[in-house]
This record gives sequence, structure tokens and C-alpha cells, in this order.
Amino acid sequence: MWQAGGGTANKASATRANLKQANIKAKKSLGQNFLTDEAILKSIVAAAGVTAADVVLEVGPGTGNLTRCLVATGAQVIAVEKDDTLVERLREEFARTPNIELVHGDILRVGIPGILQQMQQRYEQKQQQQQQQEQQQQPEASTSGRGAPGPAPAQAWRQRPGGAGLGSLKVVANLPYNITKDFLKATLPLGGVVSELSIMIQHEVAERLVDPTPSRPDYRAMSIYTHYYSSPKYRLRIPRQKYFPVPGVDGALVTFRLAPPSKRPQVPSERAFHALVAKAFSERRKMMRNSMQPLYSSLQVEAALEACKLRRDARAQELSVERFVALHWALHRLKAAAAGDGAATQLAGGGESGQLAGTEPPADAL
Ligand SMILES: C[S@@+](CC[C@H](N)C(=O)[O-])C[C@H]1O[C@@H](n2cnc3c(N)ncnc32)[C@H](O)[C@@H]1O
Repeated sequence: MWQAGGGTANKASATRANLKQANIKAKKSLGQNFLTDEAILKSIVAAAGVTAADVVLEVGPGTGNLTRCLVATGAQVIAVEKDDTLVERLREEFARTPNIELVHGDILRVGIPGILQQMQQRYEQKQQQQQQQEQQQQPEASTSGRGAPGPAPAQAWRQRPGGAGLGSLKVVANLPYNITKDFLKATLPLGGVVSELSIMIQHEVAERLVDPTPSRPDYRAMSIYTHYYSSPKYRLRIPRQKYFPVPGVDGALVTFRLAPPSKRPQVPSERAFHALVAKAFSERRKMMRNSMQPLYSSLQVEAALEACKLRRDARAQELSVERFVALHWALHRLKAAAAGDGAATQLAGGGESGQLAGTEPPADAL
């Protein structure tokens, strides 16, 4: 167990000494830069608005510095760690802490829906065990006057508002920088399951993601993706010296309030919409009428731009989320008119069957 850990006391500043004593080297491949400033850790928890009523998912608890602060709020914490050695240490430290569930795994592989499923299974297993215990103890309890045993730890998280975390789950994480984009791509569309993400990301990336102003030199498809699914806010800059080992860049805390599906801009098909945006930005210097094939012909793009009162020579970086939405509808209507109503319904159907064939955004287009 970490010398300075245990209970709710946090000694993040002792991280370096603890790692050295345990002969553990921070792994660059897992983005292991641990936050060592207790005041900043507390500010993060405060900015995330974590209370005892919350269910919180932490990605990458690492040496437990942020985890201890989250646990101390009384919230039910689910912490997912990929590193074999660190997860064992965390298991030792939190063995007797009722409001935390540790999961050994890769968040990008398991995903948040997978984690919630695991929690549900753990809950059901513990419930079964509890029932068996109750049956065994019944004769004794009736003679000694003792009541049934208290709730199993996993039961506590289920009893929170939002049941099994649905709709109210908060994600708080000092994310490894190398998974930021993949994590956001997978998690931003989970509004309705997750209410808010409060995550530490690279300062420059944070500045870029929160600013929805078209024509910035670093305005790109990921900006549209982020603002389509969420309202992001830059909360706090974190100097690089507050981490161990010290990374080459500053960090920043950003909160993303996720929009549930009913509150997002309505489009004929979300996948087709993001494919359109990715394609438009894939050759950002080109006019869109020249960069959209094979999804749309130049003539279709020109007609749609005109219908949206946009210039015929418009480029992707000039368009806001709202204008992309309008363009998507205009293109959809043009295609539908050309193909007839039956095809229009297919095109707009949503879900797997409602997508345009071959329109999956390229992995790095965002
Ligand atoms: C930047 S450190 C943050 C550690 C700690 N939360 C802190 O603030 O000091 C990132 C943590 O995420 C873990 N990690 C890296 N990739 C992961 C993944 N794909 N799934 C889950 N954990 C991951 C690392 O092992 C490391 O513990």
C-alpha cells in the first residue's frame, strides 16, 4: 500500500517518493503524469460539482490522487484503470472503502456502456450473495434478535438517483493525453447516459475544442463534433509543474455538458451528418463543391449552398455547426427529390439502416 495513502487522507505531493519506494516507473505509453497538487485536485472536484448524491466514473485513477478526493465527497465512484500494477495497489488501498468499485480494463475497449453492464452484474452477484447469507443467518437472527445484514457495497450505487447511473453519470478524469480524441469520440454521444464530463486535457487542445468560432486556423471537424454533442467550457489551466513526471505541455480542465438526443440539433442521420463534416474538412483548403465527392456531386453541393444562402465557393472552415446542419438538410432534400420519396425515407431513417453507404468518418478525420 502507498505509504501516504489510506482513508480519505490524500498526499498527492508524495507521489514521486511513493513510486520510487515501490520501484514503479511512470509509463509514458499509458500517459502516466500524476497530478500532485492537492489544491488543484480539490478545485477539479469542486468544478465538477461532485456531491454525495452522484455516481462518478473516473478513468485512470493511477496512484489514486484524484480518486481519494472523489471518494471523500461520498459519491459512488467507479474507477477504471488499465495498468496491472497500479490497479493492484488501488485494490489494496480501497479494500475497505464502500463507495468505490475498481475495474481493471481499458476504457477504449470496454466503453462506458460496458462498464455500466459490469456494474449491473456485480450488483446482481452481490445481491445473490446477500440473499444466501440472509438465508443462512435467519435462524440465528430470529433467536438473537439481530436484523438482516446491511446493504452490499454495490447496492449503494444502484440506489442513487438515476438508478444504474443512467442519465446522471458524471465522468471525472485526468485523461492520458494520447486517448483524448478517441475517448471524446466514444463518449460525447452518450448524453442521456452521462450528464457531464470533467476532464483534464492538453491546454492547446482544450482552447481549440471549446471555441466554436469558424475560420480559426485550428477549426476542424472535431470542433463541430464537440459542439454538436455538448456545451464545453474551459475551467482551469493546470501548469505542467503540477504533474509528476512533468510533461512537455500544460493541462486544462474542461467540462462538457452532454446534450441528450432530444436536445441535439436534429439531422436526417447523425452518422451521415458527421461523415459530411469529416469529408468537408478532409481537404480544408478546397471549396466544398470540389471536396465532397463521392458523397455529393459539385452540382448538388452548389445547389445546397445556394439553398442555405451560402457562397458557392464556401470552404468547410467558414461554416458553424448550425450552417452544417442546414447544409445537411438541403443536401438530403436534394438527394431525396432526385431519388423519390421511398429513397428519402431510407436515407433519413436513422440507425444502421438509415445511413448512407460508405459514409463512416475516417478514423483520423475528427
Ligand atoms: C494522466 S494519468 C492520471 C492518474 C491520476 N488520475 C492522477 O490524476 O494523478 C492517466 C492514468 O490513466 C491510465 N490509463 C491509460 N490509458 C488508459 C485506458 N485506455 N483505460 C484506462 N486507464 C488508462 C494510466 O495508467 C494512468 O494511471
